[in-house]
Formats: sequence, structure tokens, C-alpha cells
Amino acid sequence: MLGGRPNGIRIIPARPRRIPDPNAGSGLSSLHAEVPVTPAPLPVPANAIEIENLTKVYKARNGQPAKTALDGVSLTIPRGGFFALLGPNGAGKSTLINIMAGLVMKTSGTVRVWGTDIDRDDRQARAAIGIVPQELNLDPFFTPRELLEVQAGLYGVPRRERRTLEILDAVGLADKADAYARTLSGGMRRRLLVAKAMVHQPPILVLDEPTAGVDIELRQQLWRYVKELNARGTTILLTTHYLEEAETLCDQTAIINNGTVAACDSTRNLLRRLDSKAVIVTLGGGVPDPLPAGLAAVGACARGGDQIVIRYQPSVTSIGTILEALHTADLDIRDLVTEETDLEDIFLQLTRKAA
Ligand SMILES: Nc1ncnc2c1ncn2[C@@H]1O[C@H](COP(=O)(O)OP(=O)(O)OP(=O)(O)O)[C@@H](O)[C@H]1O
Repeated sequence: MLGGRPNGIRIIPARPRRIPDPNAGSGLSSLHAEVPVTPAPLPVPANAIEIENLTKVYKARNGQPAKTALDGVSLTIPRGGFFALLGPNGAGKSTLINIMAGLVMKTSGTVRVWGTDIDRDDRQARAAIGIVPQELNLDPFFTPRELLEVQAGLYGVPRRERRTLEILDAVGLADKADAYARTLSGGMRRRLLVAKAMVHQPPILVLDEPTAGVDIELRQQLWRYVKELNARGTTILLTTHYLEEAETLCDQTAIINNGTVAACDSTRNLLRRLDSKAVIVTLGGGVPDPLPAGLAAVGACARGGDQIVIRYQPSVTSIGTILEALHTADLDIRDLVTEETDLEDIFLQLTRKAA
């Protein structure tokens, strides 16, 4: 596993020189063919990422009107957090990530990455982030070992500090170290991209839809590794369309829609927000019509078949009141289950409201 220095990285050689763009070949576009290298270890900031009033307007081009992709976005991602960035297609997630990575120029606002304002020192800010891009874009004629060595070289990691095999082992690719990338499966390429993003041991790892098209077993393997990185102090920012991934992995979630932040809270608080639960009761003798008055009073409805559903707001009605109404109705109850609100409900509610 990685023996990291997540809080005090020093990835830049003391002797200033110019190196090629470290994102070359990652599938991300590059604004800087060459970037100056600044020495000095990074201090440990209170927050991994601080974004204030960030706006991005893509200019009108080729007959297409100007597009406001981000409109006054403010977000704080705490150091060491596991943060989900959710949003429908076109919400502005990639734009946000690409601005942090120095690949898209913002229109206005402030972005601090690991304490460094990207306007002051974009090279230093970029050094603090490892990005796993959406596209499986790897040079097919390089082996994983070579790809990681080249990436380490681009970031100026001295040979004695490189952990090529250790990182490949951590993502389950040690036995593929010398195989051509073109012979790797989609899941293996995805994990290789994670390995590539980690060669300079950045304190922040950004994963842009990392499990799209990855089968369940490999997905779990990837998450085990990312969770371990997080446990060792790496801040994780994840964009995903799999809401259950955000729900189970992330301690904080921001929902972004139409370029604005629709919600940002601990995932637990977001789940509490809808204040809606349901009790589903399966009856032995069919559903009485009409329903007993006591059950109708707590909002019970026939659900078809032999079930009734009682939707309630936990902040207004206690589960005890519902159980009492069921008891009083004296029905032949065969089964009873409760349904919780999940992140998908919150997501749909917030994004539909905005629409
Ligand atoms: N280079 C560009 N020029 C003009 N408009 C752009 C450009 N890149 C993105 N956009 C527009 O900005 C908006 C936000 O796009 P962005 O790619 O950031 O969304 P996203 O949330 O990452 O979407 P997805 O989940 O589909 O990747 C969209 O309307 C998109 O069409």
C-alpha cells in the first residue's frame, strides 16, 4: 500500500526548472505546454478546497450562444473529507473540476486548492491534486510501469521516492506492470488512471465518474483502495451518477444543478431533509374498502394487491402513532416494512424543483 505523506507533500524538486504539462496524456486538455516549478513543501491548510463565488461563462462561439456553466458557486471541501459532487448532465461538474485542475479558465471568483489561490500559483495548486479523468485515455503502447514512471518524471518525483510497483500493487495491477496498456480491460485501465493520479502523492484525489462501466467486483476493489487512501488522510472529491455510491462512501455531498449549488451538507443531514418515510403493510385478508377511519387519518392508502402504504413525516407523526392506528384497526398483518428516503429522492426533488 501507499506509504503517503498526505498532509505535507513535497513533490517538486528544490532546483527550479520547467517541466512539461503533468496532465499530458491523461485525456484532459492542457492550457500550459510548460509550467514553471516552484520549490517548497506545501503547508497543511484547514480546508482542502475553498471555492468562493465561482462563475464560468463559456463565450459565444460558432453560432452557439454564451453559456453560464457556473453561476456564483461557493463550496468548502474539508481536509481529509470524502466529498461527493452530484448533478445531472450539464450541471457544471466537469467545468468545476477542470478549473481546479487549471484546465479551464474561470470567469470570476476565487479557488484555493490546498491553501493556494489558483490565481497566485496555479502550478502549486495543480501539484496538490491528482485527477482521474472520465475518459479511459491511455497510451496503448506503454506498460503500466512505464506510464507511472513517465508521470512521476513529469511531476519531478525523484527516482528514490517513486513507488511505482507499490502503487500498481495497491490498485491490483502489479501482475500487469509490464503488459501493454492496450491489453488491459476497461476496469484495469480505470484503476491504472487512479494509480497515475497518485504517483506524486497528492493530498487531494479527484475522481470524475470513476466507476462508469466498471463491473461490481472491480468497483468494490477500487473503492477499497480509495477508502484506504482517505483513511490515510487523502481528501477525496468524487463525481458520480451512482447515487448509492455517494450515499455509502461520502461524508459530505453537494448537489449542483444549472451551475449553482442546490444543496451542500453532510450526507446524513441531506438524507434527513426530505422528512419523509413510508410504512408498507401486507395484509392477510385483503385491503378493506373503505379503510378504517383511524388508518385513513394517518394517511394510509391502498397500494394494490394486499398492501397498504402509509407515508408520513417523522417530524410530525411518530412511528408509535402509526403502529397504534394499525393495532386499533385490528387487521390481519402478514408483513410490515419501512422505506427510507435515499439520496436519489433528495437529488430528484432538488433538481426537479430547480427545473
Ligand atoms: N467548452 C465549452 N464551450 C461551451 N459550453 C460548454 C463547454 N464545456 C461545457 N459547456 C457547457 O457548460 C455546461 C456545463 O457543462 P459540464 O461539462 O461542466 O457539465 P457536467 O455537470 O460535467 O456534465 P456531465 O455530467 O454530462 O459530464 C453545459 O451546458 C455544457 O454544454
